[in-house]
Amino acid sequence: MTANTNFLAHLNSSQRRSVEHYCGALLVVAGAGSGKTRALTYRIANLIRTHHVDPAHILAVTFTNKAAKEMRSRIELLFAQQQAELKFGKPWGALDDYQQTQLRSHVYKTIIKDLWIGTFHGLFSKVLRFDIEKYQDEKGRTWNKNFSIFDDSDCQGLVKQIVVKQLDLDDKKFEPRAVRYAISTAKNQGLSPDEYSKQQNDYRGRVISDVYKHYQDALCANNALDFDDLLLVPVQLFRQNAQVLDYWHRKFRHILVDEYQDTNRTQYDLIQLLVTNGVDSKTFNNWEHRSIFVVGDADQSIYSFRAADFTILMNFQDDFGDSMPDDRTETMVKLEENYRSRENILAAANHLIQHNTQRIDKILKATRGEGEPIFLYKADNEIDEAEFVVSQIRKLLRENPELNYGNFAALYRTNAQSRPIEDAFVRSQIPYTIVGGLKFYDRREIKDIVAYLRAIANPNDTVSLLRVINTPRRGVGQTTIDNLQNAAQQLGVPLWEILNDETSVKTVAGRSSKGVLNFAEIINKWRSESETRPVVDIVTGIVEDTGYVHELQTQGTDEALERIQNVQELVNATIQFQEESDEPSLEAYLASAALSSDLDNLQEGKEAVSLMTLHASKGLEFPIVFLVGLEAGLFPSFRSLNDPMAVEEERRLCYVGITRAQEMLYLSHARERRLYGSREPAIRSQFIGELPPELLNSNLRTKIKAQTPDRTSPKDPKTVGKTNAQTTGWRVGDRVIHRSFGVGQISHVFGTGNKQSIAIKFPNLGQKIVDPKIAGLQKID
Ligand SMILES: Nc1ncnc2c1ncn2[C@@H]1O[C@H](COP(=O)(O)OP(=O)(O)OP(=O)(O)O)[C@@H](O)[C@H]1O
Ligand SMILES: [Mg+2]
Repeated sequence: MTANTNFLAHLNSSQRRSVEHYCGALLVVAGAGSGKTRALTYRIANLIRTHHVDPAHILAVTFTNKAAKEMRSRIELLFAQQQAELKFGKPWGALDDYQQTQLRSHVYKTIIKDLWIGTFHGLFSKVLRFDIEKYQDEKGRTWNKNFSIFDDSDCQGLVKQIVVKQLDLDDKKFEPRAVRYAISTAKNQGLSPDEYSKQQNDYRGRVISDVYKHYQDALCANNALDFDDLLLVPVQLFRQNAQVLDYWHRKFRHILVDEYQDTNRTQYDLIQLLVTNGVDSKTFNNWEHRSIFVVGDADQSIYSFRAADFTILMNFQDDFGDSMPDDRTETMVKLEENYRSRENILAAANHLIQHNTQRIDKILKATRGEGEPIFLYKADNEIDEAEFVVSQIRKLLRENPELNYGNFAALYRTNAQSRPIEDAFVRSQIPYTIVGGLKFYDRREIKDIVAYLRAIANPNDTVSLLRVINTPRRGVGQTTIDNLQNAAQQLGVPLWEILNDETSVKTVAGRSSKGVLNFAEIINKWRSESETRPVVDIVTGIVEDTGYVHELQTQGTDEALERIQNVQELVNATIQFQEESDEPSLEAYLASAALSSDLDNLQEGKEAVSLMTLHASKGLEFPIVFLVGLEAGLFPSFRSLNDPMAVEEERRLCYVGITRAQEMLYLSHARERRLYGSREPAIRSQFIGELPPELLNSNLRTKIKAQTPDRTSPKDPKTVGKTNAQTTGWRVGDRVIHRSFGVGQISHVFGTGNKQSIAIKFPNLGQKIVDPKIAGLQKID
């Protein structure tokens, strides 16, 4: 049993306890970098090896697809290492490449491919592929298992079409994004269109409820679901159908959830239903060969805007604890050592988070020595800040040959902040990758080809058919399309039924029928080919048959060339999918494309600096981290400034950012920044003032750019940057932040007391008179 001992030797005693725990409910709470994710990963391996749990009985939820992939690969390696001794009588390191690959592929086939590891959306869309046909919505409508997943922009397009075409309304008044948001909120509150409509008593509300009705009708008619449905439909299905729930309850005997602090109600419901088979958690007591294991850190809860609720984590023991058998009373393990960050970095993080009132204090001790101080840089503007990042990366690479670009990350509060950094990187030829934004699959050409694939998999997906019926152009004009749609509507059949019937097409489309028939022929051809051919063949076939790339080639512009490269990259993506997927069907590819989330663009194997928002950085770690844009109104964000609870969430976000760093951390802020097109003076974030000054080194500027004198005036770091919520005693010359207009300077004070109003000069908006009581005005010390 030497292998067993080695295996657990990678863990401290608390981690080991949580890994060895078998049945029942267990919560692991601990600060950043304390090895929660590691414990969860090892626990999966231990369930299989020590308790002989069938991998097919395990469900593990991660926050991103990338994290899921890493977890799978880690478990694969653990087992392959163990088998090295058994099969070859040698340690893993002594095997050649071929033997290692052979072992890994054996482990993959016998263990890994049966594990269900993924995000909530990924896992439950897979559940729906099995069982959606047993689901009925409140109107008794059904879906079949080839359903399409509509992403955000598909849904917005649908809403726009309903607003403009079906309801003949102004989409400026009923902005599709806002209407879609309202619908999503209603859905997540469990309100059907009818129930929502009953709650509306003004015109806008009634219109939105009307759009909601049409929206649901359209989803159903397209045999499609939106992202919200991927979680809501399984909850409803489990509640509707005891047999279905019982099946999944029996299948998933061991459930593990990472980043539990960012779970929302619906996700909680899914977990709760699966664990207890629909019984109340407090009375559920059938824990034999069954467990629920969650890990999290309430200080890292940063997704409240997506309805994440860290009280779910706080309530875990209360939920499941009472029902535990007497001999298994331990329901919580705390981890108190941090294995990631140097002591200085950890001390800064611990200090910062103590400014939050809504938290439970916990211990987090460094294990890796003091390290460098945290560097603080005051930049002239965002360009200077980006150049600073570049110059530091170059300097560190020069001085430390063991480092490469992949060891660096720059984190920011908003996506837009990446642009100046990207510019600087491009100028300096620093390779970088952006982790964030549905980038690749959001590009027009990719969406077009994917629409073809979706139409091939599911011809009832009218949205996809309409996207490409005339792309590339084949002489099918809007009038023809309208006529075809009208015909389908009047007959009450999906558009595809009309397109697929030569006579109907000839009658309705007249002179354009040639183009329409050609389109239908391509869809039909690849629909039958798709039964036997891999996805990559379908993609190249479509590109060929439609002349898609040919049309781009004739355009000959740089933009067209870029699009061609993107299409080529899609071919690469399908090849990769083919190689990596255990179920390489067209439907599975489409699901993975739809789900490839913003957080999954980190390129592996290539040395590049990672750029990402703080939200996207959760769970990751990098030797050197730049946290840029630490300015009031940017971070903490402007919207949070008047709401102490929102500032606490921003502070948690800052805690997440700081704790990504292993060796070195750089903080920066600019004196001035171009935001939304205009230059604004900037004040440094209150978060900098909340860090112990003795941990900070702000002498960098003189070292790096000795020619530019630092114009900062020395102030007490504890008070600098703190906003003052007091609203009395306004004086001419005071600098203030206004809720909507940003930073300005008081130029005049009218009246006194309650009747006081104030004139403020804003750099780009000119002078405005405001009532300080309703302007959410804050003075900046
Ligand atoms: N017992 C241990 N001994 C040595 N290194 C460890 C141990 N446990 C974890 N680590 C390492 O510490 C780092 C942080 O671990 P991990 O990512 O699991 O922490 P976490 O608690 O999940 O962090 P976060 O809260 O940021 O998600 C990783 O590099 C991991 O390999
Ligand atoms: Mg983690």
